Amino acid sequence: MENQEQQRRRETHAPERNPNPCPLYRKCGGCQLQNMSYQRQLHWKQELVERLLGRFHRVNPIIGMEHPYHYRNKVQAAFALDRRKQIVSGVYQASTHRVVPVESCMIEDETADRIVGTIRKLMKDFKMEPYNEDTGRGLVRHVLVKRGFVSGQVMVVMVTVSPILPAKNNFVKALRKAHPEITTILQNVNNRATSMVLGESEKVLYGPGYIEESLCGCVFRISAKSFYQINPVQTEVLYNKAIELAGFTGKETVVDAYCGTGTIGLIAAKRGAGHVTGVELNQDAVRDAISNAKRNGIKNVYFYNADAGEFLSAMADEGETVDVVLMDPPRAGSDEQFLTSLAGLAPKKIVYISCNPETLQRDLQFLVRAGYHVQEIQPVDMFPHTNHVETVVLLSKGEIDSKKVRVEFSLEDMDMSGFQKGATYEQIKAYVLEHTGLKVSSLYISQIKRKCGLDVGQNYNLSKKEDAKVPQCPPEKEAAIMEALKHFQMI
Ligand SMILES: C[S@@+](CC[C@H](N)C(=O)[O-])C[C@H]1O[C@@H](n2cnc3c(N)ncnc32)[C@H](O)[C@@H]1O
Repeated sequence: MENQEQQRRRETHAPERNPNPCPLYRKCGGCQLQNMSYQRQLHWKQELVERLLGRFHRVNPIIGMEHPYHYRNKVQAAFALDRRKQIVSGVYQASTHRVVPVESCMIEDETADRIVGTIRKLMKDFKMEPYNEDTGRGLVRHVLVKRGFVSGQVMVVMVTVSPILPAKNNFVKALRKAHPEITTILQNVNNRATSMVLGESEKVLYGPGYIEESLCGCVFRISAKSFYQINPVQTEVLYNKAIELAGFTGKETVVDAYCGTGTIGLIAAKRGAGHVTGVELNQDAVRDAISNAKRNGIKNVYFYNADAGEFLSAMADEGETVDVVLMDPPRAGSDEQFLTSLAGLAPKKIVYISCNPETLQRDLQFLVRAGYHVQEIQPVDMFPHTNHVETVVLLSKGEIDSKKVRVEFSLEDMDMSGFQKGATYEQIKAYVLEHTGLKVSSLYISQIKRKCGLDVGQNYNLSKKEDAKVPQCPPEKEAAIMEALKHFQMI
């Protein structure tokens, strides 16, 4: 087998240029590395991860794709009228409202691209105009297509600015006739001035309103709004690696933080984790996660709709113990409350999956200072031709005991600029204790911060039973916390 040095040598001598780059590469801006050969791209990503994370541990050779094309299972098309008043569909040119017309894309699913092409023609037949953000005229903002690569199921979402879709039954009929592979069609209404594709309200026009897909031996429900990894082939590679790193023996209590539709947690629950608790902010994704658990007959798992930081903080306050934390935060990485509580909970292992090595570097620095050792770093190329790279990292607890970490762990010499402004939860607790003798929990602090309009995330809901109440901060503690917030000039 090729070792790291041999791979490095091969990639260093790999052809620099892609002989057949996408003709839209410069205009579209989606595939920043299209001008490089694929081997060269992998080398570029390896170097990036080594530069950012190499000081924590040796970085394993990146796992690339055998066929790095048409891997995107989700396609979002924007619509506009060109100079000849013809409907075009494609992507927005970076930082503009100009749509770059795309007939077929080298990384998008080909079936999805064909469906978008058909919709473009049907829009003309059904007199549906593309929405123009500058004039406020028109109807169709976007079309979103999701396809299950294994199941073959296809979802189409028509995103419109108004709830009225003319001749919708005939439109749905015509679309299904052209593409019998479509299993569900929805209309999503987005009438806000926003760069977000989907709006709040949603109507099912055909089928169940979701698709199902198989991954690592489990079946997952995917709804229009919930997050699902966009490269199913590499997702299997990534998750298999994450489960291998966690090294479950059948007894571990596990938290799957930022769990989305529950994918990693459910696979873990099926592959040797003793009990899994998933936590996720997006309500739709949690709903999907719960039905995914039922669909797969997995019983050793609970899902909660909550901010992951607040949830972990409350777990730490309640003295709960956790053996392994699997975490997969968004690009911004984790936040200070989450990491502080994670250090306090002191799981034996942390498996951190990240799509942004820069925020990963910041968060690893935090965890290393809290007494964790980085044991393995594995980059996986989930997004060929783009400058994004996914990385999975195993951290384990060193010799330092968790109580000591809680007392000695100082944030003062760290660059905290990536985290929230103002005092940390620990600083607020210490201030309140010193000035009033009262002990306050992170939960109470977050309640008062929210009352004062400070940023703490949303959707706090830690109850294990549906009707259980979240404890509310008593007035004397509220006054003490307010005093601390004033002292730290946060209000
Ligand atoms: C990179 S995705 C990972 C999802 C899931 N692990 C998967 O692979 O499908 C990040 C997820 O974190 C969720 N999220 C973002 N901020 C959060 C927060 N403060 N607390 C909990 N979940 C959050 C997002 O809704 C999204 O589902």
